[in-house]
Amino acid sequence: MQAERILIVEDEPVVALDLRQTLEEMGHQVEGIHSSVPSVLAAIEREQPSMVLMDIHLGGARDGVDAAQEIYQRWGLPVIYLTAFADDRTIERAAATKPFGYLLKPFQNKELAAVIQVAHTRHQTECALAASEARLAIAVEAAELGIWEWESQLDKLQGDERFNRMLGGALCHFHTHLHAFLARVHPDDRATVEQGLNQPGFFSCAFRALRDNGEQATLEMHGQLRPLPGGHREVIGAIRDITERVQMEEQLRQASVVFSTTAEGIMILDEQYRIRSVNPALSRLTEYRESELLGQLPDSLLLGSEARPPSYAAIAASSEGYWSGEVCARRRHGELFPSLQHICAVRDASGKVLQYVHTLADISAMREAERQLAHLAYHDALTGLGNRYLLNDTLESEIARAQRNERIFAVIFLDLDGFKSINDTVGHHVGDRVIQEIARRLTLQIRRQDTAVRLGGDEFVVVCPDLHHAEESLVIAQKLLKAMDEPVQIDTLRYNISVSIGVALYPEDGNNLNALLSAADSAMYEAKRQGKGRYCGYLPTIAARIRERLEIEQGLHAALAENQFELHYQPVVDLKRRCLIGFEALVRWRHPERGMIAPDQFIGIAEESGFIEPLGRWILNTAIAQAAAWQQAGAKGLLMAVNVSARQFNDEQLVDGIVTMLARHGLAARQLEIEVTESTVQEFHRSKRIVDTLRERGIAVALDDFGTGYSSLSLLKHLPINRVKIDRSFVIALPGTARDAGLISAIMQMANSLDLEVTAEGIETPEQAAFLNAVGCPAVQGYLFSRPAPASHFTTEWLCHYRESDSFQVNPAA
Ligand SMILES: Nc1nc2c(ncn2[C@@H]2O[C@@H]3COP(=O)(O)O[C@H]4[C@@H](O)[C@H](n5cnc6c(=O)[nH]c(N)nc65)O[C@@H]4COP(=O)(O)O[C@H]3[C@H]2O)c(=O)[nH]1
Repeated sequence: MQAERILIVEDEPVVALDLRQTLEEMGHQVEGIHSSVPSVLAAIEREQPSMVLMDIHLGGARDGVDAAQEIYQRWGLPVIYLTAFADDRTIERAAATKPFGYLLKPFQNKELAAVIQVAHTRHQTECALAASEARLAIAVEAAELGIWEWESQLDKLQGDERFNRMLGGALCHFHTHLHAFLARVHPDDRATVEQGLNQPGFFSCAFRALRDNGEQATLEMHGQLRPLPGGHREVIGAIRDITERVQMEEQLRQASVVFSTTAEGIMILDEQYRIRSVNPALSRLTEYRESELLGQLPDSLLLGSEARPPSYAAIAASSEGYWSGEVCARRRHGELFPSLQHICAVRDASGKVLQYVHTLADISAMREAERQLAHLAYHDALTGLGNRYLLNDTLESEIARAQRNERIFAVIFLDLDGFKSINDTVGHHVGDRVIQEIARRLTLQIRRQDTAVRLGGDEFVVVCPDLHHAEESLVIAQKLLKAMDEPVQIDTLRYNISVSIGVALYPEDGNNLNALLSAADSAMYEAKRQGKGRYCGYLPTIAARIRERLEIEQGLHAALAENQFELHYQPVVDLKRRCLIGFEALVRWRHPERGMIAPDQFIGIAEESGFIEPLGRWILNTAIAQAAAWQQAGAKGLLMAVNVSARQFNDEQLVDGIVTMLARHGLAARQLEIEVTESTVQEFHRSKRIVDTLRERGIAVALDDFGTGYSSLSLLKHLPINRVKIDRSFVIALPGTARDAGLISAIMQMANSLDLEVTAEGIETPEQAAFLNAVGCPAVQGYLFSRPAPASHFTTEWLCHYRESDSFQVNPAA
């Protein structure tokens, strides 16, 4: 028998002591004897007995039943009544306190021992049950389970509060009949639920049910059927609301389908920016296998060197936490492609970045489609040339560019002659092929920077930017005309096609789009009017100028071969001594039809076309030969100044060529002076090397047109030249204002201090000569003394006279 620690509540001391003795003899321990309710309650708190033996009749306001009630409620201790009362009222009150025993006095010790034994066992059972219930309650609570039971005999379905809540009811226990409950179950799931409720043993199923508010819930039901006597059944079970879980599972399933089937590449990166997961599309797009991507940094593998997204860290630190934009991506073998990328930082509840989701869509097809659309919008479908829109855009941008760079450009309008008759006689399909062939020929003729468009029908326009001079436009027009000479072969037939071409120039013929087009159009009509198959410029004067230039360029070779060039010589005079000191050689072209052509009209063209090289050699040779002839005729020591242009000057052969000529004709190097202009010697280092070589060979170098350029002074600093020739524009004004005079004086002073020779050009009046003499200018040339004239003009007598005389005052050629 288990020894109890017992508290005795008895107001009869003798009875109490007797009881104590009995209990102790039974082996129990008596913790105390109390005779009032407050005293026993205090003792329980203090002594913590395992059992109380309670008399009902106690002194005081409250009796033993009251005390037992409180003891059971507060501590759950087993209370055994020992009483002499057995009336119904007392027993009823005592029973309400769920006593562990009720012994009527007087009782046998054996009865007492049995009651104590039973009370002990019951108390143990109750304690174990309470603990088990507590554990179950915690499990039910943690699993958020609702509890329900159904009993078949009464058809009573009953659930707890949570069960009720799952179906959307108020906070009360759920009582209903099975059919009412099943009515809420989704028809498709009803059979499953019914089968569970009827099958013996444990069952579990999920089903959809309607809540009170009309929403659909998904519930998971577990239960166990217990057979009851009489063929009845009872099912007890638990139920859980899995609506959210099912929805999340559904979302996850969807996300997983999206992840694995979307065309967009997706990679998940860890916080160290290493790839942790990729979808099949990413492998497809980048041509990397999944295994090659996992663990890598996307930067090095998947991105081009340009147009990169911000760093992952920067995106995570940004207020949005994500970034999207167009980025150049790279495939496995290095191919770059445009991609739309989206990068998003994924954070935990505390805001810490856990992962990055980086998506990548290949938009090359889209860009290609855009490009094709743009091409279609700006190109002619039949020929592949540009269309009117492209022409407008091109003209607008070329006008802006030409304005900025002060350049000229041409708009060339072409219209096929008699095309309509081809269309009418052999049909449009042939016409179309003719147009295509014309377009092909156009494309072959134009330069890379030119734009050819078809305006529609048989009209074409070519825009030629960056022309150096207007003449180039006619060269192009002529080329285009020539390209159409060859008949167009379509199947077995050949068609002779000619075009009429109109040329307009920016800015001369128009400074806006419409003006230029209409000028080119008018010029084309003029070409038609003049007989078709030809080109016309818009402004007759410009056209004439252009044509003249072309004629000059084309006539230069014949001119040299046919001895049409000649040199004229202008005397250079010592102003103080009034005697001849030399000549400047000036070239002329005696044209068989146009008469005498001044050098200004052909030297520039010869320079641009490269013809200056043979012409320049001829000039140098002729001038040196002439100087040598005069020397031999008796006019000793005359200086021969010869102009040399830029291309000539930069020719590596120049110096050696001159030296050879001097030797051939027997002229001393000191008698030759090479005249260069500022523009000729722009490349300081190269020019200095050439000037140095000339000087080493004893040949003098003069800087012509001094003072007209921007860098005259810096040229003097860098180049070891001998002489400056003051430009005519300074002399014209003399003696003029104090400012004009001051300028010449300053040049003289500067020349003196740099030990430079000076020649002033273009002296036409005695006043100019007097002024220059007064400021100490040593040498002059100009109409006052002599116009340039052929060598024959300067006879031996003339030379000898003026070489020595001090009377060079008249203008012999005037
Ligand atoms: N109004 C006026 N003009 C005067 C007077 N005195 C001389 N002139 C003109 O001024 C020009 C002087 O030549 P430049 O400054 O070297 O300027 C030359 C030179 O730059 C170039 N040039 C002439 N001959 C040659 C040549 O053989 N080779 C090269 N490369 N250029 C040449 O052509 C330019 C023009 O030559 P030209 O027409 O011969 O014109 C010559 C000459 O006829 C005057 O008192 N009044």
